[in-house]
Amino acid sequence: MAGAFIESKGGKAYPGGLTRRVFFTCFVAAFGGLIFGYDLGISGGVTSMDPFLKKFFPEVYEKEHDMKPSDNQYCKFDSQTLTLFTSSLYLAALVASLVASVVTRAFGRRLTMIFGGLLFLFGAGLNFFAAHVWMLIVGRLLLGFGIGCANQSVPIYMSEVAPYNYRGALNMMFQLAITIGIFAANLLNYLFAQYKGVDAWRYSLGCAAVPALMIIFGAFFLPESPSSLIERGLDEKAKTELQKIRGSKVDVDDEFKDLVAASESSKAVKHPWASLLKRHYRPQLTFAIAIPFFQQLTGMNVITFYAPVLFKTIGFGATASLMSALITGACNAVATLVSIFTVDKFGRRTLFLEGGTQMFLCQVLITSLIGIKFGVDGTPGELPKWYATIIVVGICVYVAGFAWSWGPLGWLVPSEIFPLEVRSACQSINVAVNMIFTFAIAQIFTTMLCHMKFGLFIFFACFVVGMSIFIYKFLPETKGVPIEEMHVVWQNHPYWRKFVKPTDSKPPSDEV
Ligand SMILES: OC[C@H]1O[C@](O)(CO)[C@@H](O)[C@@H]1O
Repeated sequence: MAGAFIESKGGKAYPGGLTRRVFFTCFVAAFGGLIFGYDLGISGGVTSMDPFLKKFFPEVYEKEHDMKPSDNQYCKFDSQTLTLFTSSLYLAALVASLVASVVTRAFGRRLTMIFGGLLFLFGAGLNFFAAHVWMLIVGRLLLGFGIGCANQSVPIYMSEVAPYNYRGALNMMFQLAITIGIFAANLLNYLFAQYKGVDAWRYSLGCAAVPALMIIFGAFFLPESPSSLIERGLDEKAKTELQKIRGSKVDVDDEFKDLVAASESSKAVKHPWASLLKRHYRPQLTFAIAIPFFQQLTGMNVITFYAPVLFKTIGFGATASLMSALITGACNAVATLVSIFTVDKFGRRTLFLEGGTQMFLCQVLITSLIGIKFGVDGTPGELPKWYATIIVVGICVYVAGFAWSWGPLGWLVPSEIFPLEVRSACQSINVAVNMIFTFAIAQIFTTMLCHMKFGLFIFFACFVVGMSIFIYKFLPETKGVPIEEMHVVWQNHPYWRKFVKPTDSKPPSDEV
């Protein structure tokens, strides 16, 4: 595949294909996604473990166990302290993502990854030895800081290193790693709960050290991205790196010149945050906010965080709940693979729209099934096996719809539409908005479930309709367009052409 030469929509084409070096570079960088995924997946299972609840949240444990079948089951786990355990991490990641923008610009993407991995390692250690709630929460905060750094640096790093015609597939390895992390967490929760008795939660939380070590060691061997080297004035080194990444026989002069030009004009922008408010960057700013907002409002994290709690709520036993979470976790990872193989062929818009339709239909199905069985008062009676199976299958098909659309595209699209001069700032906004809504959903889910009951899924279904219309009307196709040429896409779009004029292909300097 090396040496592939594909004409882009923007009119430019750079030689250089999927070399082994590019593949392994992106593969290692994707480890950053593992640490995020592990954390996303671990807390739901841990908070459904009785010994953990008894030790740290005895009031939730008592409430769950004092419940009579005639009580409202939707409110079984309604506790703000318990959800704070899950959500605190995302609050820390939010703060870290803002700081990390400065760090990635000044010290490069690679060092930011290593730093993030170290924080994550300390967090995992503190959680493993936790004897008090504060140790749990401080550990979660450290994990959050680590995740903020990784999520800031990894997606842009991957988009910068990848040849533009494979950018979609390679960048999506980040989301694939997230889903593998979630699945590994689900699996370990299940196994530890079976074999480690009262200390199962300790092992589950402590194993976060493994993905942390993987990214720390992996990042030591990663080359810095050529864009980042040029950004820091290391042009010679950048050219050598670009040559190595694209393959020794490839003529990289054209691409290198464009990277230098992009970096030169980006230096005219001294205040990327303030510049973002300029009319010229309206499409980027809009998508930096809308994409992560909508990604979270699909409702996916209700499943990621609370699948075991949700399954327990609707009458599954403890082991069956962890097992069902494992099944949905596996669907998530496998379906993400589908997007990797299709995104550069069918394009981003097709995946977004198909995934949205699929999620919507499943949400209506799940709402109806839970509503029919539980009514509004949440008293289930017997849940026949076939009925439970249909619910799990419905949830799996919903998860698959997310996994080949909003999941990976939520990282890919922002990382490829931000021009260099505002890339770090835009990515910070993207990660920060993602974390705000990840936090919000983690924090209020159990209360929402208690009050909105089965209507919870309809709430998210309404957003899925809104976001699909938004994509249809406003997102141009970015498949096969080099990042440096992306301005052409906006200039040709019926709506965004009002904001981005052909003369705007160079960034406006701060003085303008
Ligand atoms: O795979 C599901 C996971 O993917 C994310 O949306 C990140 O892209 C997480 O918020 C979610 O837990």
